[in-house]
Amino acid sequence: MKQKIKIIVSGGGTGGHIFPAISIANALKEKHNDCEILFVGAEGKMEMEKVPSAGYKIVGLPIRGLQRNFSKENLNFFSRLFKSLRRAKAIVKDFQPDAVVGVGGYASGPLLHAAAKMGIPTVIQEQNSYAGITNKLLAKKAKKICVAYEGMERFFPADKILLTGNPVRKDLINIALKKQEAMAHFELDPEKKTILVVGGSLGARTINNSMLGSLSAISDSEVQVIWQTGKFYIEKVREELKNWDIPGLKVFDFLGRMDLAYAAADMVISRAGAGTISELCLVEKPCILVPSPNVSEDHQTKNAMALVNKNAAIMVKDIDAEKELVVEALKLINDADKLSELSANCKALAKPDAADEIAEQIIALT
Ligand SMILES: CC(=O)N[C@H]1[C@@H](OP(=O)(O)OP(=O)(O)OC[C@H]2O[C@@H](n3ccc(=O)[nH]c3=O)[C@H](O)[C@@H]2O)O[C@H](CO)[C@@H](O)[C@@H]1O
Repeated sequence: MKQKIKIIVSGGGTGGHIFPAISIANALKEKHNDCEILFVGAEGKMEMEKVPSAGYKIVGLPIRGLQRNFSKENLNFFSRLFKSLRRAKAIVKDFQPDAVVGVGGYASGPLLHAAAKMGIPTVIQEQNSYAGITNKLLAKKAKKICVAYEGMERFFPADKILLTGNPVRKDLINIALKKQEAMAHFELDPEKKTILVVGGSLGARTINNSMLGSLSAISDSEVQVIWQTGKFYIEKVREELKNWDIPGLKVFDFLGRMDLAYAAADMVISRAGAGTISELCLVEKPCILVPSPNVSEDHQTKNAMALVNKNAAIMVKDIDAEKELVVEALKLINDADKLSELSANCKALAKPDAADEIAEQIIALT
């Protein structure tokens, strides 16, 4: 192991890629006194704001994804890709990293491709139970592939795979101790039951519509709700709520303190993003998962099924959510036996040391 090491962490696009990346960077810093880290993200994406606020330097590539439907943006896709490949090569040459980590999202592709071509060891962290095409291509040259689900040899060479779990933020450990602080933070009544509703880092239209369609049931119940709408939907939700007076319903576009949101909750309604699922297991919260149908290869259903098959979560399909979601949630929150059964089963799937294990693998390559 060298005395001073330099690592590039690349990827982003959504919280599901950014937060694991930050956890890996924090673990690298903890494990190696003299570790310089540079993030590489996609211009205009969430990482360009979240990474600096976590205290790390980031540079952006002009890369964008291909839109599934015909879109004018697709015309620029290849020119942006070539520019990004050139810039990735220049960044690697300039920074001279000892290893490069890709967490998925647009910037990982060009960066890992450039690094591998220059003989620098690369590591992939795949959060989902179903690998996308970019990671499958990058896997050929990667030294290690850190995964969160069993059975990933369907996508990657078996000898490179390590089942580490997804990196989760350290502040989610021991959240039971934060219950009182959480109730005060969200101005909630500690005597009442609380449901946390999250739609992934960007919010989820179906979950929001299901909530809006069930306001009278929520209002009639004794239940309190912390509801994260996502920034695209917050205005519409606030507008609709003007006609209602539900004091126990707290609405946010984004939750900066997920530790407190989980600590406050007796159960969670959520999309089935891989990072959220790993967190739910760690914080042992019973949940109803509504997988997004708008993601590649329907991977959120596969993420959700990994829990459902172990009786560690309930799933409501996106198409059924407006009719069934809140009904199911209000049933579950009053079923103490089912809540503790789900909680125990998801706890068994938690992998709290993922970030440390991944950091050790990266350091070992330097
Ligand atoms: C629409 C989409 O492409 N979703 C993908 C994206 O999900 P998405 O970005 O929603 O990611 P995840 O569910 O994996 O993680 C969300 C992260 O954001 C945090 N959070 C969320 C809401 C909030 O208000 N505050 C907050 O801090 C959560 O605590 C979690 O750490 O990446 C995941 C991981 O590759 C994939 O499995 C998802 O399919």
